[in-house]
Amino acid sequence: MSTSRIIQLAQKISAQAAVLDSHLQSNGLPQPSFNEDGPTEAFKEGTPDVQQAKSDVLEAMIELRQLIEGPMNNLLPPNNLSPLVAVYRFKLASLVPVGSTISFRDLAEKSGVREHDVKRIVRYTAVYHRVFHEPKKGFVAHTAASKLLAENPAASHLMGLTFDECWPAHNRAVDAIAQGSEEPNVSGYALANNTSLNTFQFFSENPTRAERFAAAMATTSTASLEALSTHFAWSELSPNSTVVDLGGSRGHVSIYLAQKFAHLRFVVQDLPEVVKGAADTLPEDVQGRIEFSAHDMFTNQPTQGADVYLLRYVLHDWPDKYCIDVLRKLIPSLKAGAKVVIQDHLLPEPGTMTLRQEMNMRNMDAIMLSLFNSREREVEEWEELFNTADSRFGGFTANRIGEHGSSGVISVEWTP
Ligand SMILES: C[S@@+](CC[C@H](N)C(=O)[O-])C[C@H]1O[C@@H](n2cnc3c(N)ncnc32)[C@H](O)[C@@H]1O
Repeated sequence: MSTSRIIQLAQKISAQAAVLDSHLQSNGLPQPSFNEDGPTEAFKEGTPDVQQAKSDVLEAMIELRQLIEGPMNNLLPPNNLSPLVAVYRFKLASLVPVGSTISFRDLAEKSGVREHDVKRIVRYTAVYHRVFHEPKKGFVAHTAASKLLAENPAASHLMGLTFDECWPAHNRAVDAIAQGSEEPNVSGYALANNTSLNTFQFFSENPTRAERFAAAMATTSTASLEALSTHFAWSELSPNSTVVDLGGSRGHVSIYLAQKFAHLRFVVQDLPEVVKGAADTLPEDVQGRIEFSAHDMFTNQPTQGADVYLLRYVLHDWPDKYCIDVLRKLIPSLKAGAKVVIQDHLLPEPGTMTLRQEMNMRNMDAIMLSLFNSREREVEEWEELFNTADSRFGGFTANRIGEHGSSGVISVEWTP
């Protein structure tokens, strides 16, 4: 009798969990645990086979669960996350003492939330999310997750981004799709915020929300900087070459590259409120090689004759016709041989990545839809953007980062 799929999956989970366990035991590392003092990332360190084992266990668990629960559960996933939002909104985690307990009554008094609401929120998040537990009836203590929220600001930035910015936009994304518009101000985000502005214009008028958005983004976007530095031949550019970093925010990408490639100069361009004061925060070793310029990329490029125009995670925020406009606004300033370099997501062909990698990519694409009415693109779609913008963008190359890379570095050369 052949082994059934559910047994295959269970065997994979068992075998790969053993790899994880042996990694922890042989390195004297703590076991994963929901306890308050449990590790926040039990398998952070680890050889590629440990990372593979972690990925295999998680993927097999997803499939096994979906098979065993059956298709109705795929149609109706558990979707009431409001108790978790309440934990974030009323800062309940910061009111629970580390290493001790607090009664429902005191937690209610400190948070201003009715006692019976506090009780139901805590008891819901305890079972659904392992956020809080009740070691003694009526008393609340931390788990690893609630303590992480209490102590690590990045956790609350990411929850804020998810609950206050993304979810309301997801809720209205279908209404935006129904309008069939190619405009960035017809998005779930615009509908949810009752505005006719596009998301970046909305942020310009709401600096507190813009700051929180930027803080959450900063926790997610550093990983691929190293890849940008190795997937384009920066070292082959001649001394004093100029790189224009469009939508470069407050310069973190240019600072990283300037520190690695001391022969290059950078102009960081972004919206006025974004670049304001950024020059004052430059590290000493790059001062004099990085300048900031307030520039709207939908107007003609002011820096003439640069060697590279870089757009890192910028164009995925915009619908096609806006991307084409950005590329065309570069043309009057381009010298022959200038490069346009893009680092951005590259959507995979279905089934060519692992399940979780592909889930992440589809999730990112769905977020782009909700927030910006924009999209992630496949390699061919990136090429098509350049071809439509101008046939003189030549020598299109796209290098995926890593074997199953979810992002890539694309470059073209201006060939007038
Ligand atoms: C997703 S962030 C990418 C930031 C940075 N390039 C990175 O890789 O982390 C997109 C950036 O585009 C900027 N942006 C949006 N609209 C712009 C415009 N019209 N002109 C210039 N920059 C703009 C935003 O302010 C933001 O800094």
